[in-house]
Amino acid sequence: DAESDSMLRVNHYPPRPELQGRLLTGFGEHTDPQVISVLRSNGTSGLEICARDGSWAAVPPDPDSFFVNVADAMQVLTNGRFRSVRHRVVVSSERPRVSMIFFGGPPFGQRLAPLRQLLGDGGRSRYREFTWKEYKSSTHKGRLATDRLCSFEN
Ligand SMILES: O=C(O)CCC(=O)C(=O)O
Ligand SMILES: [Fe+2]
Repeated sequence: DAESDSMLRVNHYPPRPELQGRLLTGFGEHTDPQVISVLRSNGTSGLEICARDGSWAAVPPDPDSFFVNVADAMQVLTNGRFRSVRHRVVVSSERPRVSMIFFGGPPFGQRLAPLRQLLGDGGRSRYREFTWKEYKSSTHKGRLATDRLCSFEN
């Protein structure tokens, strides 16, 4: 759809041999704002996802697979049933990492709210209705790591 705010991003993390086991963040922790992210990378590790207990789990690198990530707007549409995954990238001391991510986003004027079918009987909507434009501008205000969805909760 020509109106959609989807995009493709290519990231390159050159190796840093001087690290010697120290942790260097290449992409700070965040959740992706859009609906869904589809990532493809080379065979270098680095991507980590945050588990419910706050620990970081490495995503095994696999150049033949796509890594599909639930993003913020999907969390809203499913009324929190699918959770937007917090993730980050740490830099390797030995090998370059290259990743390519497609972010599927709605048109700017699109109104977003939990889908009625997913509220269940008498279920309440966790999020108020807002436009994608409104949400996108909130991502430009706070820090990368901010949990932006809380300000859209009912
Ligand atoms: O480079 C990666 O593996 C992930 C980068 C990322 O999370 C992003 O571009 O939103
Ligand atoms: Fe991301």
